[in-house]
Amino acid sequence: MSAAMSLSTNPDPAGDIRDKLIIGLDVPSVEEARSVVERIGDAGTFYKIGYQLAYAGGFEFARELIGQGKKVFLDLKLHDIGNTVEEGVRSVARLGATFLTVHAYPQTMRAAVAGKAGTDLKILAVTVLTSYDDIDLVEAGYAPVTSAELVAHRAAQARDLDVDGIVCAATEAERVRSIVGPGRLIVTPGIRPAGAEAGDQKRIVTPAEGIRLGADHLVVARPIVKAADPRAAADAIVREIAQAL
Ligand SMILES: O=c1ccn([C@@H]2O[C@H](COP(=O)(O)O)[C@@H](O)[C@H]2O)c(=O)[nH]1
Repeated sequence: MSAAMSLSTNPDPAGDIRDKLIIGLDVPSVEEARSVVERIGDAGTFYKIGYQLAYAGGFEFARELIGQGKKVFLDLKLHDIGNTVEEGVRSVARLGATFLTVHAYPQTMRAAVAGKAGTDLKILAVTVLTSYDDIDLVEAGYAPVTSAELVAHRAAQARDLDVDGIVCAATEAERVRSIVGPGRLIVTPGIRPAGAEAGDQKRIVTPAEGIRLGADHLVVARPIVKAADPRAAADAIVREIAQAL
């Protein structure tokens, strides 16, 4: 039975498929986040909390979501001296989140791996933000390097430091998979359903392309949380994922 067929015929075969879609709760308050989650209902199983919500009560809301059986990705993109990162990760691990991001700098990744030891938290290393292109990297002070090369370099370092997964654009997912192998996660923001506005994202693909290129999870925020019908938007992406598997 194809994944697409099983999605439409079995009451909850889609649990695993739905987990492939991580919905970014980029909204200004817990009240709005709660309302979005309620509207999406069982179409959403995995939610991401980033800066906007985290600093507006998002940690408490993360506990609420986990209590409802949802998975939570804390997209905090930590980057500091090693001791601070290690202790910060130790605190985050107590919340019961599934994923936490750190920037893919070796000291930071090493500290994060030490901080989550003995817990179920998975650390994801953010390689090159999907809003960056090669010109942005030069502006940020990097010697001319393509985003694809820098992603590959950082993915290899993340693998060597035993980080659980990589955040990159899906355009780099095939190369990253060849570097990190099958045992590590590839999580890709910069996903836009056909016809959706790119906004500030520069390295984008559609949900189907993201899955075909080898992403384990797709991160989508604005195309869902700003949609007139967030549940329909999430469902359409899950269907597209199922068809691409
Ligand atoms: O490289 C990265 C790392 C993280 N993000 C985050 O993902 C979502 C994407 O939001 P959209 O509205 O779907 O563009 C957002 O929360 C980012 O902080 C990323 O885009 N790129």
